[in-house]
Amino acid sequence: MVELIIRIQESITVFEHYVDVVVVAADMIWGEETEAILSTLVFTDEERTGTPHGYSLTHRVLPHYQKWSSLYGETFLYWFETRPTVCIHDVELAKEILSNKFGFYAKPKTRPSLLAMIGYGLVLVNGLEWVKRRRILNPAFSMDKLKVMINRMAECTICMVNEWKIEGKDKLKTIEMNEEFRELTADIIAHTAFGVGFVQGKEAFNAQREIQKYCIASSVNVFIPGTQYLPTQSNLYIWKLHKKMKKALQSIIESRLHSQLSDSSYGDDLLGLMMDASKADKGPKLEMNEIIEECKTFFFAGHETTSNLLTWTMFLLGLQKDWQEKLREEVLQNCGMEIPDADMLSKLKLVNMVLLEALRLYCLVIEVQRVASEDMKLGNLLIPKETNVAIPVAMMHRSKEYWGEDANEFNPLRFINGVSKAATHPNALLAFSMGPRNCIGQNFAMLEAKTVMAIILQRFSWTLSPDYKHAPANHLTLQPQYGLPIVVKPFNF
Ligand code: HEM
Repeated sequence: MVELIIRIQESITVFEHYVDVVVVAADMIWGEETEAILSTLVFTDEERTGTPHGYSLTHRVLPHYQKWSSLYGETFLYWFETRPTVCIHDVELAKEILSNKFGFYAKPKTRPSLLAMIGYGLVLVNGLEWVKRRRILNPAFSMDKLKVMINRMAECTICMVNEWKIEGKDKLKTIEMNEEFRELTADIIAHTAFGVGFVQGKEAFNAQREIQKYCIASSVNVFIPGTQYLPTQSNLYIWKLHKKMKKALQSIIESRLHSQLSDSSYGDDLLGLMMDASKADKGPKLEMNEIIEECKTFFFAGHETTSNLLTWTMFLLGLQKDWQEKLREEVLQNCGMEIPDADMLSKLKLVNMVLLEALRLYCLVIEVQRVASEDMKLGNLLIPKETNVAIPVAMMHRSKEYWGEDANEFNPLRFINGVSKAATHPNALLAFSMGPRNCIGQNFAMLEAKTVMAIILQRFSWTLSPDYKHAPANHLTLQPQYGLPIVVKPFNF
């Protein structure tokens, strides 16, 4: 306790120092100058033909952390809005935070616009509410269930690649892959989790996408609590979109209500499990409004991340032609031209290594945040209750301390002996986070990414288009700011 008081006093005495930091933050995050600098941080032609991923990602997506860690060391404290935030760069400390089983490091509060988009679902709920929902939803992601979904994932992918067919053997076609993958992964999650196609889910996806754009644009503004209730032009717009999304989701749920199976269950996909839980007499129960919130969560989390994993993988293989060739050989050896099944996918070791390397270099969730719900001791730090802790995963994934001198290079072979042996710390890869609140959809995402990559590798070779501009941007997940134009060349199929 005494130590804690001393610590708080220390905090107060160095408050002026923090104010300095906030000023740096204001300049670094919100300044027009920063905007101008960021917009010019696109790699030049020469750099693009070299190894753009060799350039630090941090200076584009976490420029303020880069600056502060060079000024104040790897662990530092800053204020964001009214809340103090400690930035933790050490994997062992990150593990301690993320593995806490008692909920002492909870999910922090979210801005209302983000809440409207992603829903108050599994990603954001805390405490017993989270325990209840995770228990209900876990069975939808068992390996047995996921294996059955591979066929559906493959069907959606084949529909997509059939559109890429070009008359004439040597013809080339340019495709904007980021948008293409966004539609594909939306189609896959709509089918596998909700039993509807992209077309039925489209209303909800489109409304969600519009709210996402607003969230990205407004994330640099300081949020004043209470303003979310004012009928401002932007609030009216968000409310309208939110209503539209809710209506679309309700209609998906209602059509399932009319299609109860003979065993009086609603099916064993994600939506079916949630609806069964809504009429459960015993065990955890879900209310209809909770189901709607979970639908929003899974519509978003279930496709946005995987589409960007596929995008960055295509990008890396577009640059590393030797790896593209090695992967194609592996796929043809294990799957031939057949639609891959679970057994075949499990043999695609090189594909798996490349996906892991893509997740490391272009980590999609660039930062994980928690808030201490009690006074906590963390290593030799004392974290007062209500303090945020930020884990800058994108920065840690490029740390030479954990990944060696080639931390900024593309080297999938580092994963040859598995994830835990790839770095100096077994938990250095935090792409799916870790501990009780790790990503529930990670096996789904990896199976989906392998299926899609296998089908593309069987049928096409590709290079980056000369129009590609290398500008990774954090739009809730890491994506190429100007898309990913790829030039594809079909094999005869
Ligand atoms: C490459 C793809 C994906 C990546 C990189 C990814 C990453 C993550 C990360 C880092 C977290 C933890 C966030 C935190 O601790 O604050 C998370 C949580 C979560 N993810 Fe994913 N995810 C991916 C795919 C998916 C898919 C396909 C789904 C659903 C089908 C999904 C659903 C969720 C949910 C519901 C949570 C919250 C889990 C909980 O708190 O219990 N994710 N994801």
